[in-house]
Amino acid sequence: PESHVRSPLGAENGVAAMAACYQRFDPAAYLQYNYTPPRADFERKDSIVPWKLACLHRAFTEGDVSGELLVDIGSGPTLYQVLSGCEVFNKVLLTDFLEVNRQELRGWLQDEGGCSLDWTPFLQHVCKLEGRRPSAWTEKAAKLRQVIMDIVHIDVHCPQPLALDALPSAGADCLVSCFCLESVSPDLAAFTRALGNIGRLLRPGGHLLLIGALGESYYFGGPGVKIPVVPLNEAQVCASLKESGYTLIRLEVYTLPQDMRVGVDDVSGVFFVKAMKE
Ligand SMILES: Nc1ncnc2c1ncn2[C@@H]1O[C@@H](CSCCNC[C@@H]2Cc3ccc([N+](=O)[O-])cc3CN2)[C@@H](O)[C@H]1O
Repeated sequence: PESHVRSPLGAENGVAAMAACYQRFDPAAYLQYNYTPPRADFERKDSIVPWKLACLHRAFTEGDVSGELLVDIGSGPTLYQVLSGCEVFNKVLLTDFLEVNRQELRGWLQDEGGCSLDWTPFLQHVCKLEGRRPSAWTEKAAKLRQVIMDIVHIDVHCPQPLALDALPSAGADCLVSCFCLESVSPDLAAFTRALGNIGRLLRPGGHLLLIGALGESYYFGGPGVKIPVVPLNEAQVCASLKESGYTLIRLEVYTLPQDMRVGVDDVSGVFFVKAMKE
């Protein structure tokens, strides 16, 4: 019967269904779920956000990453992913699929109190990682506001995820993407295709810094907004990177302690990948 035949439209239907889910995404709730204690607790060595910030700080400062333009793929309503990169690149492009998230980021950029989360502790923590006094967070905030050149729409399922005029022809020198691809892809094939799509934004020899969830099958993007996620394991992540034209430099894995499992998703671990576009 037809039900066994995966029509070519199958992929589009999965992506369309995913886009429909995202219409109910609630940035303020999402920030509350994932970017407040215990998951963002700077006093705890085993909290998730300090681990992510340490991975990004090391990746941006160990000497092989450089250039002009850093693009953050699927920024969501968060800024932590570019707090180290803003010291290395003089142009940062933030991107997201939803206007509500782009609006949230603009609210921070315009510094008129229009954003749902206070990023000060995140800025202070990264200053500490950089050996600066925590009070230098105001300089880091100013630096970030200075280098962010735009906040634009992106769709990682499009072969051309950004508008043509969003990037110089040479492409980006570095991409960072956190918890996006696996949360917007209906299955592993779509995840791998999306990796290839964003890879076309990156110059050969450029770096990809990818953070994502392991073993996650759903998360709440707001009260009652259950969003499906393609559950990944390390081997699948490595195979997808290889298949979409990247050379793996480093993979690090964080396993969630019990008290980091707070009911907002069924994540079992987090991966950090540093890779290079062939
Ligand atoms: N087609 C598309 N192209 C690009 N972006 C798109 C598209 N569709 C939606 N988007 C955009 O991508 C989205 C990014 S937020 C996705 C949330 N990821 C899962 C969530 C996050 C999270 C955070 C922290 C921790 N932890 O352990 O600390 C665990 C987890 C696991 N749960 C959202 O901004 C949407 O607006």
